[in-house]
Amino acid sequence: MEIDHAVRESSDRRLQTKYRNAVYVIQRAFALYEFEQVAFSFNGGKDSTVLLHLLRAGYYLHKGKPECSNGSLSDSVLKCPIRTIYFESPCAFPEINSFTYETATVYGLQLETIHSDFKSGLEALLKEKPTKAIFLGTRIGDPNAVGQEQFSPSSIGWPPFMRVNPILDWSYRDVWAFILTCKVQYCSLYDQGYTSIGSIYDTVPNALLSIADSANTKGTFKPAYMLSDGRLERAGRTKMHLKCNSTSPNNGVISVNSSGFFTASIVVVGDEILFGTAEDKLSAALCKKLYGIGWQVTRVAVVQNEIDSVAEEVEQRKFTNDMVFLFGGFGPMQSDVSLAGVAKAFGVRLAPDEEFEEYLRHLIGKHCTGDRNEMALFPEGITELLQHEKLPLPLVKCQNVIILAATNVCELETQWDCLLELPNTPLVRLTPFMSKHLSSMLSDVEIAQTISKLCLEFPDVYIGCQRKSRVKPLIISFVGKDKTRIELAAGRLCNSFPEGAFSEVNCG
Ligand SMILES: Cc1cc2nc3c(=O)[nH]c(=O)nc-3n(C[C@H](O)[C@H](O)[C@H](O)COP(=O)(O)O)c2cc1C
Ligand SMILES: Nc1ncnc2c1ncn2[C@@H]1O[C@H](COP(=O)(O)OP(=O)(O)OP(=O)(O)O)[C@@H](O)[C@H]1O
Ligand SMILES: [Mg+2]
Repeated sequence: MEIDHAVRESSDRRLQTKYRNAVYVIQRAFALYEFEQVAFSFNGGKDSTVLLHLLRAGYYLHKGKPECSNGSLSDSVLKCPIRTIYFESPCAFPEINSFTYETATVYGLQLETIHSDFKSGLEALLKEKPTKAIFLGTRIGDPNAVGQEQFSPSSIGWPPFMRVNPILDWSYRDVWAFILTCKVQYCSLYDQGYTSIGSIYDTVPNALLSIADSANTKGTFKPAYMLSDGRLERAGRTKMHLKCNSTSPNNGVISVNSSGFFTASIVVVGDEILFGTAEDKLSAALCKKLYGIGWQVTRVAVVQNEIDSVAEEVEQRKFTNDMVFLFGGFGPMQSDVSLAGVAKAFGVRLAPDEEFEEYLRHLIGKHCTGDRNEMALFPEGITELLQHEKLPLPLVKCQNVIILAATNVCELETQWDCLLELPNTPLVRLTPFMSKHLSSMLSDVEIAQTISKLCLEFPDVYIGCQRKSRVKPLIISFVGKDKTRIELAAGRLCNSFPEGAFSEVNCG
């Protein structure tokens, strides 16, 4: 059969292994379930296109059809009459729709088009026709792949069936190696710079494939297979849905909270800081940066270099904050527990990233010891590596947790600038905060009641007092996003006391 033949004839050992394993999974599924009780979830995307051809190969190997000597079967095109479900949506790209229909015809797929959402569509499907297993083109790294294996029962709350994921462990590069080696047709959008395709509303060509040429006024892009770092395949999927009343920021989707700003927390991993032998200057610098783009920092925590301490803190903060920033404990040392802590917080394991491992081997060559580079282990299925030309190594992002590798303020500044420049930066710039500071020689007791009242009256303005020393003046700060409200609150305070009791100061 032409697919089997092409892979075997290629010199790509890695592709051959991935292919053999995937076809093995498919053949076991065909042996386990009746052919009429399995379905293929096909949507014309690259991953499901790969799966289609693997299914064709698996089906014919399963059926044991005789091959001709030239490696092709006697049929002109090898058909695979598998039940195929396509959730058709009005938000799909027309190119995806037409490719799905054309491909189904070419390969004799028994197409069943569903017009409702996944869950209710599957409920209706299972009622209508017994369906024990569904093949999916899910790959590790897809947001919904977390915790899945090659055979994974559907989740609780979903109708019961087995999800079969033959290409779960395939990388972006493996997918394109297969498509190009086997010379199979794929949706034309991939030739226009799209690297992962969702709906027309959330997908654009991947900016990393943009052809940097002053004459390129039409904004043309290189084809998807030219993307050198597969971890950035979803860079064209706009992730920042600014959703009010979103339930949780857990999928890396940021929601504007009721007060109209994003919140962040900072976790510093460092026994040295807790011993008092080192000082934490990084979180102070990061607070300033976040404040500068209108984000509110709600907590800074210093935890021990210990997996459980990191996991506990991250687990709580990732729910309560839009973003969590982590410093320290990142590297090859035994005390570098940050990634393990993050993995534990998300309930996933640390898994090797083959592409990154290869990249590191290239970068640090002979210094890399052992079979497996510890620096290439990442929380499985939730890790995105944020690359920037100014960074020697990418920053690690696990859903809404970013691990910053800075060891001093200067490095932090570089990393921060790179984060802001990313095409899909998670750091949305909001209306910046403004502040006004008043100085007074009044005592805390004299001023306390008025301040309490003002806090109730101006919940949208932060009003706080501090002193540099007991004998120095009291500084009252008003911080918020609405200048008029800040002025009003400050004016109200001044008017409550004799003239001249306050003077404005600059607190840089
Ligand atoms: C055939 C099929 C089965 C699915 N089964 C499950 C499931 O068991 N549990 C679940 O949480 N999501 C399930 N999903 C939904 C997917 O996890 C995911 O939300 C969907 O593919 C959309 O991915 P996207 O948000 O990246 O576009 C299923 C989807 C399909 C097409
Ligand atoms: N609308 C749909 N109809 C049927 N199956 C779908 C649909 N959307 C997703 N799937 C299934 O989920 C799998 C994963 O979707 P995903 O979008 O990650 O991959 P893809 O569409 O094949 O490729 P790409 O990542 O380039 O978009 C698909 O391979 C397919 O099996
Ligand atoms: Mg897709």
